[in-house]
Amino acid sequence: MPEDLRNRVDRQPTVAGLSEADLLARIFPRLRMEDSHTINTVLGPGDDAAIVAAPDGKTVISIDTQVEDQDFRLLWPNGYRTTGFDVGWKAAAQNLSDINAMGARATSMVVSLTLPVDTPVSWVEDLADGLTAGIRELGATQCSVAGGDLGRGREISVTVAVLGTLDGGRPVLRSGAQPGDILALAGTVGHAAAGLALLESDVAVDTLAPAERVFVDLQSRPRPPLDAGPAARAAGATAMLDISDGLLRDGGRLAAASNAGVALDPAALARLAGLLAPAAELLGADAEAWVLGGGEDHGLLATFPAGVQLPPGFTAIGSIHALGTDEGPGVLTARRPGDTGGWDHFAH
Ligand SMILES: Nc1ncnc2c1ncn2[C@@H]1O[C@H](COP(=O)(O)OP(=O)(O)OP(=O)(O)O)[C@@H](O)[C@H]1O
Ligand SMILES: Cc1ncc(C[n+]2csc(CCOP(=O)(O)O)c2C)c(N)n1
Ligand SMILES: [Mg+2]
Repeated sequence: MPEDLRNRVDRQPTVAGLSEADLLARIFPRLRMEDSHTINTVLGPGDDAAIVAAPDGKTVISIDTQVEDQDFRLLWPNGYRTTGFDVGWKAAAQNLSDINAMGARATSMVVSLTLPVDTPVSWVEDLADGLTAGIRELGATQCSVAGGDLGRGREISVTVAVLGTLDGGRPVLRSGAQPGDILALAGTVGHAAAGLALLESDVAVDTLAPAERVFVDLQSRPRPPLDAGPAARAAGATAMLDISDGLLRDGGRLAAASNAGVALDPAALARLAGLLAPAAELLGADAEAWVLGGGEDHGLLATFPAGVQLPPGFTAIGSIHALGTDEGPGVLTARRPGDTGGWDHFAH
């Protein structure tokens, strides 16, 4: 990465020469949250380890990493510059989403930053702001950052681990879908993929209309529906996961874990694809391929017994069926465009 890309505006001060303590002193104040958010944090940043309450004696835990040029670009082909705020927000969102997908609520996070020496200090401060803004604005009302780690490396890498609680309830696993269940979606699908396609295009970001720009914003700062996970659990969801790698790929995971068939409703797919029309028309792209193959929106895919009233935010997009004699677990869709396999870090 050329130096002037990272240290982009007027040779801002970089992390080079700062001691770890100096940098932490810039970050800590930005991680502070209101009391309601720190209710589960017994001991926050500053010691060798943090201490977090496990209200019901069990801890839900997950971890996710973003790496420069794999998960974001500092400068995209369309001219958009990814801010520290974006990366911090996305780190919060993708981790909170995995807790949501279990039907749980987040209690705390730890964050590990690997930074090249030419990273501006302001970019790192911005990241801390994005992380806390994501937690707050996405509605993780009892979650705060309890600690982390700093290190130096060739490219930016941000890892967040998140802890959560089921409040004494049962988790919603991928494996519980039953024949006859309704398949339902909360949140969006394909919007982040449309945003990625716009970012990777040569259509200058400054020329995008608001109806197109929203997709770039959603790729940069996803908005997982955090109320929907616990609501699905309370409504009796039989299986659930978040869509991070694409509806076909993640739907296939639910099907495999449940040893069942998933059938997607063509009318629902057409409706979801219709929402992507502004970006699809601009790029001459296949909106349904984004719906089937696009990850990173972090919507929830859940199954409910037929007859259950779907909780707020969920709409039916298909159903679960028992496997036929020659049928393996998987996703049936009327149309399967060529490139909708979804995201795989190593196959791409
Ligand atoms: N390096 C690893 N060591 C042990 N377990 C892993 C490792 N990587 C992934 N897993 C486990 O494999 C499962 C699938 O991981 P994956 O990261 O694909 O989760 P996901 O929720 O499907 O996707 P996302 O990364 O978007 O959260 C998870 O249960 C995860 O804990
Ligand atoms: C530069 C760049 N290239 C490609 C992508 C797309 N992308 C990266 S990770 C992922 C799935 C979720 O990952 P994980 O399972 O690790 O959460 C997707 C769809 C991107 N965001 N930036
Ligand atoms: Mg997940």
